Amino acid sequence: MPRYRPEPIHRHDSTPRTGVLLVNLGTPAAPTAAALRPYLKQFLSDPRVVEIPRLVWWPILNGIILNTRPKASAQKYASIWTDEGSPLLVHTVRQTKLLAGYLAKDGYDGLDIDYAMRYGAPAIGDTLDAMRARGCTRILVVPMYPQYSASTTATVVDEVGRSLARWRNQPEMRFVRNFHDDPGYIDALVKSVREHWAANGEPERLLLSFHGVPRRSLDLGDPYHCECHKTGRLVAEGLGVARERVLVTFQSRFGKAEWLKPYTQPTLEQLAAEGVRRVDVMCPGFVADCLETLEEIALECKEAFLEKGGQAFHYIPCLNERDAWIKALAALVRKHLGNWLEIAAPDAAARSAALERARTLGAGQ
Ligand SMILES: C=CC1=C(C)c2cc3[nH]c(cc4nc(cc5[nH]c(cc1n2)c(C)c5CCC(=O)O)C(CCC(=O)O)=C4C)c(C)c3C=C
Ligand SMILES: [Fe+2]
Ligand SMILES: [Fe+2]
Repeated sequence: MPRYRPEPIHRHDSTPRTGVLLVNLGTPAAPTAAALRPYLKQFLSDPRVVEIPRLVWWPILNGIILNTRPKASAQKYASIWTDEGSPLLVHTVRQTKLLAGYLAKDGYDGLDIDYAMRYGAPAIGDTLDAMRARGCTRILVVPMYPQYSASTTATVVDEVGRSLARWRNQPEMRFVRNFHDDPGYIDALVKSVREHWAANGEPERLLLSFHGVPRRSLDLGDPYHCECHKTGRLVAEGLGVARERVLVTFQSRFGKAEWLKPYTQPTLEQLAAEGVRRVDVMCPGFVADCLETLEEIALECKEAFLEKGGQAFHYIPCLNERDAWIKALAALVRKHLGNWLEIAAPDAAARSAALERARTLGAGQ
């Protein structure tokens, strides 16, 4: 029997309020071993992330990994930490504010836009509670992962479900599943590369490096691999460059099992050994720069490429606060809100304009 949280407000005349919840992965509270330990424990205890039987995984996690990795990871985090905090959190907060500003400018100032993290803080359950207290009765959840994967997107949906299991009066829910081929997202990526090339010239190869997952998840039906490749193809087509100049690779392997191939760092080393002088690397699977892009790619992989004889390595930042991306995110949110926009718009004129925009949004897709 679930124990329900008490309902905060007794209302007879409540107007339904529509909320949008952006969810990203999460990050430690500080770049220290003490802060890394609970973060990694929560993250690596998630059976959606590590699909090894608990009886086998538990002693490895608690006996080995949580005694060694917090210190090693903390050092890496320290190299990318900013005055404002962890880049992933800083970008997520800014994206939320910019999105709210964009939607308000468009007439949707009645929407309640917030963010949460799957691991660490602010927790999904706490943020949903706060949205409930503000009167949200309809919530669209946007996992900030363009490519669907069980280890990221599905675990957000699971956690939302676990949180709502404690509610008596549940909201109406919608979820964005993926946006790997969304024209606005692809266009923002293409624009970012074009801008970089206009300022710095073009490389011999462009690597699109995505976070890896165990190879086994592909064999078991996870669409992640195919969605990464579709994003890669659409970016290459958008750039109008020969297909062989754009490579899709996978980074951040964890443990000894085989992960999706080709692996990013060995590919860079091989390219250097073959005489490729300049590569550019972009990480389209991350919408915000984080440890995996700023440390692993822009520092570690750069060093590896240059050590093997490469001459120039350019890291093209994530979409972060880029205008084209926030615009695309606003369009994506409006598309998924669909008929909910009717009650999100503040007055009758704005409401009919909102509905008209909602009708024409998905046109041609
Ligand atoms: C153990 C298995 C892991 C899987 C599977 C996995 C999938 C996965 N992760 C991201 C996005 C991010 N991961 C980040 C950090 C990170 N990832 C793992 C492990 C797995 N990820 C660990 C242990 C860590 C923590 C750092 C470390 O100790 O190495 C981050 C960065 C967070 C930050 O604070 O900056 C992101 C983002 C995706 C998209 C994905 C599958 C598609
Ligand atoms: Fe990860
Ligand atoms: Fe595939």
